Amino acid sequence: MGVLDIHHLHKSFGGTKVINDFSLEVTELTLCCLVGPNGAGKTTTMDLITGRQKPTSGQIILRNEDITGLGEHEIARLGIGRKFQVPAVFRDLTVRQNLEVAFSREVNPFKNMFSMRPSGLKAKLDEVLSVTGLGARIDTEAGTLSHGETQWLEIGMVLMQDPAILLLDEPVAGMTEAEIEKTVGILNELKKTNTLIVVEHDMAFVRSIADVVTVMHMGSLLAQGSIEEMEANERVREVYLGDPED
Ligand SMILES: Nc1ncnc2c1ncn2[C@@H]1O[C@H](COP(=O)(O)OP(=O)(O)OP(=O)(O)O)[C@@H](O)[C@H]1O
Repeated sequence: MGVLDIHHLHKSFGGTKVINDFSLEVTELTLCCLVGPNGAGKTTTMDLITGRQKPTSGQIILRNEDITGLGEHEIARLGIGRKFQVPAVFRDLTVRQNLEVAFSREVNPFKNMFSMRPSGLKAKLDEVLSVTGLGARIDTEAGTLSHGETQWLEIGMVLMQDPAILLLDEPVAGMTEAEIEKTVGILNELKKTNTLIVVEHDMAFVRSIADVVTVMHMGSLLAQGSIEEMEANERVREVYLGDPED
């Protein structure tokens, strides 16, 4: 049994089947990259896992607990953390304040800032600053961070909540080569102690971080395995990778 087990998931919008009998098991301390052509159903799958959308049928199990159909906040509370592509940091707060706000999961950030510091905060803050490399930026207002730093802060904010599994939507979109390289380092460090699902189009990036690559096509699982296995798979090359030169 994995940290996350998806069984025979289906999702239709109106009469259109968008997710069609999709199953996936994500085992502890692995980084699973979810790839596939545009419209394959990757974002919808992430939305179903996080409760943003409700499945038409099927089951989603998080560490033995059936979370199918629960609300988004409840699922987040149970340990599914998600970083979206569009940053959602508090621009007027510093890096430290953003991380502190995320730690207590309180909806009102200002209530957190002036409340008693929960125990464990300092240790968690140090750990997250170390893995995201944001230590030198701790007192910087989030609104003045670079694009890459903002993305790392957001990953840090999700990590402050100690998720059982961390979901990342296209984490390197819009990043410079140097920022991508740093993100590769961050994720390779993170996967030693975390379980992750990453939706990504950049195959060079996928190659440098993935333990398992899951390929979706038309709402279904097309193939799953190592990056080498996926690159050698005829069907995957046909529907997604195209020329080996791509
Ligand atoms: N709310 C919705 N109502 C109707 N159709 C939708 C809705 N959300 C997604 N779809 C359709 O579901 C299909 C899968 O979309 P989804 O965004 O999950 O794909 P994706 O694999 O994430 O694609 P991309 O790589 O382009 O982000 C698409 O055909 C899309 O048009």
